[in-house]
Amino acid sequence: MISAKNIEFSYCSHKEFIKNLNLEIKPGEITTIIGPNGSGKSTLLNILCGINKPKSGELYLYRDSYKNLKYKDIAKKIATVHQQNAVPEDISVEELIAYGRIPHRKYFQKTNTDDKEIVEWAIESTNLHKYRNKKVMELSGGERQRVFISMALAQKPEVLFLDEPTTYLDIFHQIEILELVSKLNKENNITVVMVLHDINQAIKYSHNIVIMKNGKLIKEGIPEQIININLLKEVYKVEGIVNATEDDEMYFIPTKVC
Ligand SMILES: Nc1ncnc2c1ncn2[C@@H]1O[C@H](COP(=O)(O)OP(=O)(O)OP(=O)(O)O)[C@@H](O)[C@H]1O
Repeated sequence: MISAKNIEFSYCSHKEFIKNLNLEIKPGEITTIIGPNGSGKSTLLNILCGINKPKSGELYLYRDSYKNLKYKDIAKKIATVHQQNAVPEDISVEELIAYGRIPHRKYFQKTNTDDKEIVEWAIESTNLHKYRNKKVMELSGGERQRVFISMALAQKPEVLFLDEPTTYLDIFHQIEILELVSKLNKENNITVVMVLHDINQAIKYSHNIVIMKNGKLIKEGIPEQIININLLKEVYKVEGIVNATEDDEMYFIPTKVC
């Protein structure tokens, strides 16, 4: 669905940060990018969603090269929720979610019935009814994160990009967001690409994991097949235990740095 071929990317002209990166995002799957701080997770996410422009290589959305797609065409298929999202001070939850419809509207076109129905669907899917008239600025971090996901859903995207959607949230709200992501993937067949720090959450909620280190894609594949002690030691410099629950769910307990 999204293919990255021989991607090179740098923030400054004299030094490549990402070199020769190849990756295939499969439709209908949840792909999670993990890796240490500064390894290039957000950089890669922003390349894949079209924000960071590669210096060379090709990116395709299905068969279309990103180079041939207008910003609006990409925004009809791809929605992104960033780590930090700016919000106008007085905007209500419902008004912000309705912004998600903008890529689907023609210049000066007013909101139509379809737009209204989709905004209702986005509100319902994220369980935000009781907050719809509240100001976004007055919500807690977890509620606000759901509003941003809801706005992204109002874009009716095929692919949802989420950069560290659980950061700053307590464990209840982290799991709440990840279960919402999982539900959207299962029930609405939305392909998800996200960045997470928690290895166990990445294992549990992903079909596919991409591991970054120093701007390199170190390993990619099904969590249970690629995650092991040696790999985690090499990538994070942390020792620990990898085990499985009675239901055969893999988990990692870190023990010490090495
Ligand atoms: N806009 C930018 N301009 C210049 N350098 C940047 C920019 N954004 C990121 N970098 C650098 O690129 C490298 C990778 O950053 P990136 O944010 O992709 O890492 P990350 O793995 O997402 O990190 P973290 O886990 O800390 O969020 C870092 O060295 C960072 O300083």
